[in-house]
Amino acid sequence: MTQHKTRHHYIRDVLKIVKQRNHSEPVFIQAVNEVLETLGNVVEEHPEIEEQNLLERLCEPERQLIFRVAWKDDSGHVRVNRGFRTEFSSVLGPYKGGLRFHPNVNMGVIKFLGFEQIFKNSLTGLSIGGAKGGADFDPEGKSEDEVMRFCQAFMNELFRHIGPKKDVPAGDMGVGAREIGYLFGQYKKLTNQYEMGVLTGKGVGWGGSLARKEATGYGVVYYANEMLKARGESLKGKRCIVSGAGNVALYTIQKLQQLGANVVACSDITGTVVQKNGIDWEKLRMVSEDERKHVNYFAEITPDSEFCLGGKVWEVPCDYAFPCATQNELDDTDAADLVANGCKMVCEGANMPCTSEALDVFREADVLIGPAKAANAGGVAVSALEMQQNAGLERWSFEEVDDQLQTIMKSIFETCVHCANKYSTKEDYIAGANIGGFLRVAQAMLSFGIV
Ligand SMILES: NC(=O)C1=CN([C@@H]2O[C@H](COP(=O)(O)OP(=O)(O)OC[C@H]3O[C@@H](n4cnc5c(N)ncnc54)[C@H](O)[C@@H]3O)[C@@H](O)[C@H]2O)C=CC1
Ligand SMILES: O=C(O)CCC(=O)C(=O)O
Repeated sequence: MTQHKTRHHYIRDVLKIVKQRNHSEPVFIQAVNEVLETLGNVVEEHPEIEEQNLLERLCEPERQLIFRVAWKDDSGHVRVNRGFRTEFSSVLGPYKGGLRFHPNVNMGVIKFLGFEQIFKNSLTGLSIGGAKGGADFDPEGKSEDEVMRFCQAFMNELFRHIGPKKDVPAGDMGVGAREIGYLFGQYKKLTNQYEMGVLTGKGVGWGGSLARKEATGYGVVYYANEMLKARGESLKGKRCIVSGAGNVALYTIQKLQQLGANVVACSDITGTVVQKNGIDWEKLRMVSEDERKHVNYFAEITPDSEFCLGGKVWEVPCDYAFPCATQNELDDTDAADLVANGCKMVCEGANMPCTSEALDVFREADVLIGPAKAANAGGVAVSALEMQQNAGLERWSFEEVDDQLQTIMKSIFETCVHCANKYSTKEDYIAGANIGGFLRVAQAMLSFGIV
C-alpha cells in the first residue's frame, strides 16, 4: 500500500459499484482504480464532486456499441468478428480516440482505453471528448485484400455513429494509415460526402496531418525530457530500452536518438533484439513499416545484433525504459529487474503498460514515472490539430505541427507538476496527470448539470 490509496469513503463506494457492475472486465477495473485512488484530496477539497456524484457518472460510458462484422477471407469462407465503440465522455468535445484491431480486444479492453482517453484528451487542453473502439480481428498474416474487406465491413456499421462533430476515430494497435484509408474510403462511399474530419491519422495526401505518424513517440520523448530537465538530468548518452517495434516504439526510438540517447534494445511479439551500439533505426523502420515484419527478421539482417526468442526487453540493463507495446506488459518482476539494473526512469508510451504492482515497485525505488495519460497524449493532440486543419481546409508544415506538439507536451507536464505538488507529492506525475485531466472534465460536468 502507498500513500496514494483511497482516502475518502465516497471513492471507496464508487469503486465498489464499478467492480460490481463490471466484474468481468479486470483491465477496466484496474484503470478506474488507478485514477480514483489518486483523487482523495480533490474530492475532499470539492464536496460538489460527491454531491453531484461525478465519479460514478464518469465511470459509466455515455454510450457503448457492439456490432457484428461479417466478411469473406481469401479462400471464400465467411468470417465473423465483433466490433466495438465506447463513446465514454463528450463533455469536452466530440468523442475522440483510436480503433484497435487485435485478437484480445473485448469490451473491457475498449472500456479501459476509452476511460483513460477522457483524462488524456482533457490534459491536451483541446476540445476532444474520450472514446475508443476496435475489433477482435487479428491483422497478423492477413492479406491486403482481407484487411480491406474487413475495414469495409467494420465501417458498414460504424459509419452511422461517427462524424466530425460527433465521434472521430483514429488508429491504435493494428490500425495505421493503411486501415484508416480503407475505413475512410468506405465512409465516403456510404455517405456520399467527403468529410475529411471524420477520421484522423489519414494519409498526408488526402487530409492527414504532417507529423501525426510521429506524434505519439515524439511526444513521449518530449515528456520524458521535461521530467529529466526538472531533475537537472538529460537523455544525452543514456542507455535506453523500448518495448514494441510498432508506430509508437519506432518514433520514440527515433526521437531518443535525435536527442543523443543510445537505444540499445527493442522488442515485439517475436522477442527482443539488442544492438549495443544503438538500434539501426532506418532498418527497423523499413522492416516494421514497409515490410510489416518483426524484430526476429531485423536481427537476421543485422549482423551486430543479438536476438532473444520470446525474451523480455526489461532484462536488458538501461538508464531509462520506455514501454511502448501494450497493457500490463511490465509486471512487478520486470520492475524489480529494471530497478536492480539501475533504471532511473520509466516513461509510458503504451496505454497502462505497467501493472499496479510494478508501479508500486517503481515508487518504492524512487524511479521517475511518466504516466501514459500524459506522456502518450501527443498522438491524440496532433489528431486534434488534424481536425483543426481539416475544418479550416488548411495544411500546416511538419515544423509547425511539431512546434505545437512540443508546446502541448510542455504544458501537460506543467499541469502534472502543479497538480502533483498541490494534491499529492513532488514528482508524483501519475496523480498529477489524473488530477489535471479530471479537474477540467469535472468543471464541465458541473456546468452542464445532470445529463
Ligand atoms: N498509435 C498511436 O497513436 C497511439 C498508441 N498508443 C498506445 O501505444 C501502444 C502501441 O500502439 P502502436 O504502436 O500504435 O501499435 P502497433 O500495432 O503499431 O505496434 C504494437 C507493437 O507492440 C508489439 N507487441 C504487442 N504485444 C506485445 C507484447 N506483449 N510484448 C512485446 N511486444 C508486443 C507488436 O508486435 C508491435 O510491434 C498501445 O498501447 C496503444 O494503445 C497510445 C497513444 C497513441
Ligand atoms: O489519435 C487519436 O484520436 C487517438 C490516439 C489513441 O488511440 C490514444 O491516444 O490512445
